[in-house]
Amino acid sequence: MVKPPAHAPEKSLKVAIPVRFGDTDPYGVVYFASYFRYCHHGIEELLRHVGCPPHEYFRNADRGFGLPIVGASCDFLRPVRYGDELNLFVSVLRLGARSVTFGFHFYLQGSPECVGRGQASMTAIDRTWRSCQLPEELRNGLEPYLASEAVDR
Ligand SMILES: CC(C)(COP(=O)(O)OP(=O)(O)OC[C@H]1O[C@@H](n2cnc3c(N)ncnc32)[C@H](O)[C@@H]1OP(=O)(O)O)[C@@H](O)C(=O)NCCC(=O)NCCSC(=O)c1cc(O)c2ccccc2c1O
Repeated sequence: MVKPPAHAPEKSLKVAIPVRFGDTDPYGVVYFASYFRYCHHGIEELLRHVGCPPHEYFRNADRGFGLPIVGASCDFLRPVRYGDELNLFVSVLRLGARSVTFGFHFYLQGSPECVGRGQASMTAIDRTWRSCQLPEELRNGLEPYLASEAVDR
């Protein structure tokens, strides 16, 4: 964990996001859907960081569970442009019995001003697409990134 800017959660993972050609609208401003891609990239990086690499973890047929996104939102506070470099701070806002809600704060590199923020929730499902308990190793890995001490089991 690194020390985040003043109003980002204390317990977060910093992920560098270069704004690419193809992320923006015709005016060169980052398109809203791109932020959701960045958010999912942040989730993947956090999972990798806590020992659940998504390219293996999401495709583990033996374990038989999935983690679909069930809700997501973003606020876009300042325009960000092609060529900008963002720092994304990923945290855990809520760790439920069957779901986890991630928090996202975006900053331009070298600036303390938050340019965007959001959240997304993933629910654990079994092979029959019914919600089930979050896998223990995922819960244990994510707990240190929880913004508050509240954990539901
Ligand atoms: C997933 C569902 C089957 C859940 O339905 P259910 O009726 O069981 O939901 P409950 O109301 O009982 O809640 C269970 C659990 O989830 C939390 N929750 C539910 N809705 C929300 C919400 N909108 N926001 C936040 N949290 C929510 C609820 O609080 C409970 O948690 P607790 O911890 O409190 O117990 C059903 O919702 C469903 O089928 N939804 C459709 C999902 C979908 O199609 N999503 C589209 C995108 S899929 C996607 O993006 C995706 C991303 C990934 O990274 C994946 C990784 C790995 C596998 C798949 C992925 C994936 O598909």
